[in-house]
Amino acid sequence: MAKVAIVGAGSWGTALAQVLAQNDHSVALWSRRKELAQMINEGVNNRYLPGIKLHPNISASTDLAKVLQGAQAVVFGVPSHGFREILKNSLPYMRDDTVVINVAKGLEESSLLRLSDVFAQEAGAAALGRYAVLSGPSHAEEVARNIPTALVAASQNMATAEYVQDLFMSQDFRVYTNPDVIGVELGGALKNIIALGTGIADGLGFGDNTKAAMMTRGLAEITRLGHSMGANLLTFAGLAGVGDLIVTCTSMHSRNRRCGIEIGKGKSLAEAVESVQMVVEGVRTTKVAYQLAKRQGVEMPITDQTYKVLFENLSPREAVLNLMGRGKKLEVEEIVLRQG
Ligand SMILES: NC(=O)C1=CN([C@@H]2O[C@H](COP(=O)(O)OP(=O)(O)OC[C@H]3O[C@@H](n4cnc5c(N)ncnc54)[C@H](OP(=O)(O)O)[C@@H]3O)[C@@H](O)[C@H]2O)C=CC1
Ligand SMILES: O=C(CO)COP(=O)(O)O
Repeated sequence: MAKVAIVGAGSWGTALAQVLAQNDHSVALWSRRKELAQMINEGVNNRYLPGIKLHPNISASTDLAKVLQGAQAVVFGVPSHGFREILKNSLPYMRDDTVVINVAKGLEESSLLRLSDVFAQEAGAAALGRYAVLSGPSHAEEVARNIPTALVAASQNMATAEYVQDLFMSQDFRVYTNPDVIGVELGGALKNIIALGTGIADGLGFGDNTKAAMMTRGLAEITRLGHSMGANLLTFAGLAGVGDLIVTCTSMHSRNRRCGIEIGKGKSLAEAVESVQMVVEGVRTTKVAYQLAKRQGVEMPITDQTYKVLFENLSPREAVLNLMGRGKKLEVEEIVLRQG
């Protein structure tokens, strides 16, 4: 039995607390709001996971030092935009050998960095050996109901990835390992852009053909950017790549997809985000990926059009026309052709 701290008591932090508690670990959750911590201590998180009775091994507090004290592993479950600050605030209370598990799916907007790079800047590059990212197709609402789910834990240190695998693995929660941190981080972050895009197409009233086309060509551009940044191509054929793309683009649990649907139906970005009531990571990630694509010199047409709809008032219908009207292409990716 390990003592695990989870920083962030939203949907995902709370669902992962359930998984760990059911594995007999003692779990301390940090919430920035007193009323949420109190509700969790009463056995429910009705704000983020209504209807789920929380395991008695879970406690919550707004006192970060108290939550982190003696933790062998710390899970960061706050949205990407809050990661650097909460990490900085947490590091003084963490031991030098604490395993750090990030579950946020995003990139840092100001620096365009992956979150493991943010971690290395704040904790030192040597600490990356005890850092892992846990990602894959996993809606909190289903994990909290013990619906069978498979994920991937990636770390540059396989012993750390295997530690995370052992910590979380249960009959309902299967964890694979992967040394490709870059690919797993990018797969988890970039699929949210494609989910926004497929949501917009759904909101416009298009059909399954459109969705399949967006997902397939979306995966092509995710892979293209990932390859240019050093990821293993095969990671995008795995749980953090196509797996998460499928679940996010097809499920009504997805906040990114739901936000896209509202935009496709005519809401403004602000109105659509407001209607979701939870974090919509893909909005910021679209901005970051738009800039990364330019920096890396790779084509990301779906990201490009999604960016223009979100931030430049392009109408969703015109965006579709732009995508459909692009020049003729060979399907097989040039990255594969170049490699022979
Ligand atoms: N939900 C899911 O199914 C999954 C989510 N993820 C990822 O996990 C991360 C967290 O998402 P999720 O739990 O769903 O989000 P939610 O919107 O459900 O909850 C977000 C939580 O983070 C807190 N929070 C928001 N901003 C900050 C900040 N700047 N500093 C500290 N705390 C903050 C919120 O606090 P408050 O309540 O006070 O606003 C809330 O407790 C995201 O990156 C998401 O992509 C990954 C896999 C599955
Ligand atoms: O990452 C997720 C499922 O794997 C959750 O996606 P949303 O943030 O779109 O709800």
